[in-house]
Amino acid sequence: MAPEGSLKRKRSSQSRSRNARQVKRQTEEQEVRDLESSAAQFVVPDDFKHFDQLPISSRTKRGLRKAGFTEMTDIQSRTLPLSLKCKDVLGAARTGSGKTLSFLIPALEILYRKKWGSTDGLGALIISPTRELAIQIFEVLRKIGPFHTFSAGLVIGGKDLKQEKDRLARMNILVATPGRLLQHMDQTWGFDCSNLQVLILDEADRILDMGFSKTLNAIVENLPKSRQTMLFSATQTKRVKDLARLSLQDPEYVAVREAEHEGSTPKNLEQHYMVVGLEKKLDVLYSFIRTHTKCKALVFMSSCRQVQFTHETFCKLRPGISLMALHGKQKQAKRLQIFSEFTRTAHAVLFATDIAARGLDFPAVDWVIQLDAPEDTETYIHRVGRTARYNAKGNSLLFVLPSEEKGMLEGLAQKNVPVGRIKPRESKTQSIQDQLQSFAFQDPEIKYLAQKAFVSYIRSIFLQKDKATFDVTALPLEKYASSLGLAGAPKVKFVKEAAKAKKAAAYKAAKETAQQLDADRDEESGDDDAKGTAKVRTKYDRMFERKNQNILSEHYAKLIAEDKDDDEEEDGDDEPSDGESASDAESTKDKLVGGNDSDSEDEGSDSGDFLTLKRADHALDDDEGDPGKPLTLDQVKADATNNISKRKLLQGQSKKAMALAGKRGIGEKLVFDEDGEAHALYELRDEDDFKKQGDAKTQAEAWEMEERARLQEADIEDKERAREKKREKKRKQKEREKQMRGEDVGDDQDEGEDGDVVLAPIDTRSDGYETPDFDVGSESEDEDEESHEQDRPSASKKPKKGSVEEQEALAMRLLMGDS
Ligand SMILES: Nc1ncnc2c1ncn2[C@@H]1O[C@H](COP(=O)(O)OP(=O)(O)OP(=O)(O)O)[C@@H](O)[C@H]1O
Repeated sequence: MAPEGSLKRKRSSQSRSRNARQVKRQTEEQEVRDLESSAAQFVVPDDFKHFDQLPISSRTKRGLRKAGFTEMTDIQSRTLPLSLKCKDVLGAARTGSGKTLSFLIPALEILYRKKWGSTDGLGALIISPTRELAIQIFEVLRKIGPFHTFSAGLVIGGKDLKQEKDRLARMNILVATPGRLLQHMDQTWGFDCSNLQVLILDEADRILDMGFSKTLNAIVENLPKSRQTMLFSATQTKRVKDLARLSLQDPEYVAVREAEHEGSTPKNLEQHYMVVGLEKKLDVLYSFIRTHTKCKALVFMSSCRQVQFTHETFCKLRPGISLMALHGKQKQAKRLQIFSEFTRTAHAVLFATDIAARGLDFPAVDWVIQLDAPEDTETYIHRVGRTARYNAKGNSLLFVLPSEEKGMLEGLAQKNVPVGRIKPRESKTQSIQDQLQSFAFQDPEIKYLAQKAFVSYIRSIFLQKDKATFDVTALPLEKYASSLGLAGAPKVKFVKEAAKAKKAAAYKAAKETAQQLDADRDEESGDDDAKGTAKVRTKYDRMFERKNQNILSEHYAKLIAEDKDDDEEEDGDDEPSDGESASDAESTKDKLVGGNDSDSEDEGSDSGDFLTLKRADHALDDDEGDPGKPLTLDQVKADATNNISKRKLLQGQSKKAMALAGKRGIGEKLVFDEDGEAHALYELRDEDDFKKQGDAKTQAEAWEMEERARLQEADIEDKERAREKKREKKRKQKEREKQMRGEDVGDDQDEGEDGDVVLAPIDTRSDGYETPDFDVGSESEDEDEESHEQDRPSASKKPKKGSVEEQEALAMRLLMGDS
């Protein structure tokens, strides 16, 4: 039993701590009351720059201090006073400017002021486009919120769903990616969002870009309407504004860069670009890495396969710095491992897709290199934003192809992005093409990756929206394939399609211009009929133009010749005014064309030499309209001389050939009787004749006996031949061995059974590889072939002299006209 004194002391200490807790609670309640009014009436002071000046709880202030945050960034000082007043906010500020704290502080504060407890359910929801970004936000939340009592969780794809389900119902704050969040909303019993107070959408434009807009709509539908919403992004697109209109209520817009009249990229960032041919990109990148082994660099590429290929091959080349790869084809655990490794490492190069372009906060990145140009300026801004974060310095280097230079620079200039050109030093550029070729040759995996990298890069260019900047038809495919170590460019279907589409677009544009000119001219001349025709051309008009093209070509030639003559005359005129010559030319044309009855001809000639010249190509498909009639050889020849298509020519030729072949009976197997009469092979024999030769069963047995005897005979012959081959092989082997021992084989040859055999010298340089084209069957293959032959029925053998088969073969040769 405890002595009375100690019991008293214990009781008094318990009551002291109870009192202390009560005082604390009362103080906090008072703080909450004060905060509510102070936040609502908060007026931004003149020297407003410290977190301490904010109307926020002492718990949050302690957390911020502990994490090392004292002064606010611009976006923080401009949005926090608003969001703490419970206003909806649409915040835009350049990358690395501290947007994360701009939404985490109010999330904590709003719940604190509402005295949110463990039984109140989900109070704040933060949606991020990628898992990595979600993890990063969660880490910042952990840093600044340790003095709060809220429970917080991370809901991202790739983690254990069941584990998440169990904990979900207890969470007050969630950081989530859209897909997994909706999955829980649909499937997890007890996951209730009806009490939600704050919704935050970070990198809103990226969420939309990644095709999450439907998911996002579905999520928002599950949330209560009376809530505070904050939307943050480094770039403001129209779609973000649309989203803001739908999900924010009477929002405050805060765009830091617009107020400062700056670009969207960090102040401390030095931005460069280089014009590099596609086939040189890897060489230049490798040389860059070799000369920057004491820095931390992030290299962006357009596809997972390129990242894989470059990582694999560069690792083999050992450039003297640690290399890493981050892309969407990796498992979640691997992605996280790479993410934290690159965060920790001081010197490394990370090859990545745009998965790492937004929001990720790798510390102290010195260089951001964009090996493949970004799809638009927004992506450029996000990518370069991975360096020069907060107050740090950084550099960026953009590789552009000659065909991309103009479009890229224009886009950057529009967004006030200052970027200066630099040139790669030729003397320092090391070619790695030979090494890559040898990797691909030695390792089929590398070759496969190279092929995939090739195709995925081409596809990425093909899929770009900005077709003026990214022209897939302008890419040097063969050279690019060689630069990846491939022997030839893999076939890519859509390049052809793109080329066709480009041609068709050019044709259409030119045609429209021609029609417009035509219509304008008709309008000037007041020709109503012609006007109508220029606008509405029926299928029949077009058909008429086509069908008469060849007939009229002579006439067109004359027209053009006369036009030309006229032009020359005008040119030759001493002092013609421009107006005069033009009208003269037109009137001449009108007069000439007027001679034809057809309006379409009028259009054909008037729409200019362009259409006439192009006809040769574009008539092809149309002419398919009459496929039934084979062309005669004369027609084919005549058409060919009239600049007809190769395909049509071949079509005609093959039809002609078929007709000729039909006449000669090719394809029909014939047999000849004793009188030399030809019969179809499967001519039905007369039933009576058949019966005369005995009943069906006896005839079948006789036939079987005959066939068996033939097979046995053939079998003996085959076996003899195989033995002979074996003997021959052994003998050659012996001779080779002797030759290897340096003995004189000449004598042997003379002395041998087959004195006339000449041995081929053994090629010691051979690497055992033969290209398929020259893959001549080896002896053993012959032998194999031979031994298989033995198993086959004798019908597959060369017909014996005097047999029916030989006669058939002879007859066929005669029919074909072969000697
Ligand atoms: N007030 C501050 N004081 C000191 N450092 C800060 C402050 N605010 C943010 N930072 C630091 O600046 C870096 C960038 O912050 P943050 O990731 O929030 O930027 P961001 O605007 O969200 O960037 P992005 O648009 O790329 O996502 C982080 O390392 C963060 O710790």
